[in-house]
Amino acid sequence: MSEEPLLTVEGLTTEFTTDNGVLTAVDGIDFEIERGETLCLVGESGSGKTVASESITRIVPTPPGEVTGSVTFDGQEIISMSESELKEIRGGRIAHVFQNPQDALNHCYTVGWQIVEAIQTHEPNTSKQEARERAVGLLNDVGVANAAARLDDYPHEFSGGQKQRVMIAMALVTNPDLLIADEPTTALDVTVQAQILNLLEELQEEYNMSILFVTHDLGVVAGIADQVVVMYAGKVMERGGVHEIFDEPSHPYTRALLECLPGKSRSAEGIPGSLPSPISPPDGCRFAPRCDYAVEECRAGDQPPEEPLSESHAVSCVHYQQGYDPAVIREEVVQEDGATTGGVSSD
Ligand SMILES: Nc1ncnc2c1ncn2[C@@H]1O[C@H](COP(=O)(O)OP(=O)(O)OP(=O)(O)O)[C@@H](O)[C@H]1O
Ligand code: NI
Repeated sequence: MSEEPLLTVEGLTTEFTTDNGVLTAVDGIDFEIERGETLCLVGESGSGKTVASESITRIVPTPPGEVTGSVTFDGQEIISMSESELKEIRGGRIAHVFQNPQDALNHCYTVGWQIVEAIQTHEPNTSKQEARERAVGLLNDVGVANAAARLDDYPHEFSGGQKQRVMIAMALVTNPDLLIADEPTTALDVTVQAQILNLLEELQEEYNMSILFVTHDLGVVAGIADQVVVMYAGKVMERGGVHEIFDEPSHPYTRALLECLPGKSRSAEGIPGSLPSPISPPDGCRFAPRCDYAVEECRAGDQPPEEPLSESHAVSCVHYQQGYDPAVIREEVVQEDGATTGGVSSD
């Protein structure tokens, strides 16, 4: 028997009114997150990943932002909720972790004070002593050594990685069903980044959470995702299970992103060209102006409908429609031993 997804996002659209016109940062995207799963939103800077993730709990600045579409969380439609109803869920059953822990921690108070405050805000009947004990437990869970003693330290006495651990501990105070983590490791060095990703995976099991993980780094996606949604210029280009995305990348944009990974053909220069203006995006596929495979049909109408490749894999690209041949994109790579693969060439 299949359970309902924890989160269902349909037609999510976020528009900002700017001096230059209406800027559509997220343009009608859909995705679902199953219980206990990690979904990664990935795409270049400016694709709309942060706005999409913040639109779920409506923490985008409004005005100028306007969020429309439907977000169903555990059976409840939350987009149309009043601010006070949504507040119960936000920072409760849905928790956020952001890129820069120093911005989110108050440097005037000890870390323990801040966790205790978060616990008592969530559960006002908890005594200070109980809250302190829970805070120690949480710091232990997130791998802060010597937790009891560190409670009375100030944020500046923690390293960047430890601060992010503290932020994760604060997010866990409410035992959330969904953790939304926006580039939580981008500010950290590579070793610490890997430790935090491991920690999130451990905590996911322990706390039985779903995770929406936002990153521009496909390398990180490979380590943590179950499902992947590839975004470009406010639209979904491709979606699939993590193996489908890495083993059978199908949209030229996904393939170009993979070629930018370290050691691949475009690792030095990135994808040539830049994102279109979100105020006046091009007709057709948003990626067509930068796509090596674009034909006339790619430049007309709307973003192509998603063509299913498997039950979980779909691609928004003209070349997968009837009457076209996707082989132009997925040219087979002949390996030295004569075997062929549909993967991305690494030369
Ligand atoms: N408050 C705002 N007002 C107007 N435009 C905004 C606002 N916030 C974001 N945008 C615009 O929305 C688009 C998407 O931005 P977003 O921050 O979601 O991108 P991103 O994919 O998260 O990029 P990055 O990897 O750099 O974090 C960008 O064009 C950005 O300039
Ligand atoms: Ni972002």
